[in-house]
Amino acid sequence: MTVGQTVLGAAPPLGVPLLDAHLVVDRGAFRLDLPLTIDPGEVVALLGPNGAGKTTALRTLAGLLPLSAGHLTLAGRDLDHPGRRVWTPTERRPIGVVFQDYLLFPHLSALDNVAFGPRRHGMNRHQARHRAAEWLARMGLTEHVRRKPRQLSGGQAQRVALARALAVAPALLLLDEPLAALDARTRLDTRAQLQQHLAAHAGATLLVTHDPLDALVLADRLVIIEHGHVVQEGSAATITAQPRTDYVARLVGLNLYRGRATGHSILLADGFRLTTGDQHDGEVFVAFPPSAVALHPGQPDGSPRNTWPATIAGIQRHGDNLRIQLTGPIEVAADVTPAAAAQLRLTPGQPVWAAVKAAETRAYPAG
Ligand SMILES: Nc1ncnc2c1ncn2[C@@H]1O[C@H](COP(=O)(O)OP(=O)(O)OP(=O)(O)O)[C@@H](O)[C@H]1O
Repeated sequence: MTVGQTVLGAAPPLGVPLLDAHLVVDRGAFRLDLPLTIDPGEVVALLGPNGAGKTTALRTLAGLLPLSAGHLTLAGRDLDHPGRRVWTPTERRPIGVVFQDYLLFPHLSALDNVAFGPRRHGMNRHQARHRAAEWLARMGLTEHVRRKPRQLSGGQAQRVALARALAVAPALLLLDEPLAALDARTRLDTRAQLQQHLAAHAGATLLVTHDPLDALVLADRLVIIEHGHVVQEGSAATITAQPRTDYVARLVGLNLYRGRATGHSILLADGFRLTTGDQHDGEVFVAFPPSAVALHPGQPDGSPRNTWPATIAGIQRHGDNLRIQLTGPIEVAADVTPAAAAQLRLTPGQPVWAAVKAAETRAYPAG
């Protein structure tokens, strides 16, 4: 086997997902119930708030936690299937894992860290070290093969961990917050390199992350879970355009409301009315970015606008702008430039008027 070749075992026929799983785990009051399929070469990002069940899903796939029900089939092989009393231990699963803190062996060199996986999968020492050297070269780490983990930078250690996971030519690569331990600058470079390595990986990849940017840059498809269940799934473009829960709206940085549409007018649950550019009838979501919200000292006039009196509840830095949290008939986030904030003398507790043009809002069916 050469570098880049993947152990797909009995690869599934064309059109059949490489990973075909229904992960069901009961942990006290919490239940994970996650159908999950991933095609060969596909990168899926699993996102969700704290406690949503991401780590639980990852642990079932890695063989660190058994399923309570459901099944886990990889490359046509049942790895965990309680109904059939099938369970495959971690070391016999064709899976590579990059943990958040990498979990490199501190006493082993980079080369031996990477050779560890192939050795465990039955390669002799010489072959395994040869394979490890090839992977480290691919990662641009040839000069560092003899270094111990503590002699590596964060970005280098991350690449050693990735080389170790990929060196076993896994049918499924699991990445647990792979960039979280890096500083912002290193994260940018490492994310770009990771993207290339994932594009070259013929197996399936599951990326567990809190970071929407990692998901948008690295993944072909996003699966978002809350309370152990899928709340939204699809391409980054679909999800960023049409969030369906408050968590997803915050993730993609939009204000989101639910209401009943009659033509261009939407009546929200608390009696507030928004006018939108889109026409619908029935239950809808309506979304707009914080940058679409303008703040004024008094009631603004002018064409198709939604305006309402609001109170400043909080002010935070947000990139080059300030993000203003407003309370009032609806809770809303508004982005303003520091110059505009100074001109308006914005301070917490201050009353202002908020305005959003109908054309800058998007409405879509909630069904
Ligand atoms: N060992 C355990 N025993 C019982 N319940 C657990 C155990 N570990 C986690 N849980 C519960 O399972 C649920 C899901 O936890 P999990 O760690 O999978 O979430 P997560 O999405 O990874 O969260 P985070 O982003 O905070 O890591 C939580 O409600 C948690 O309290």
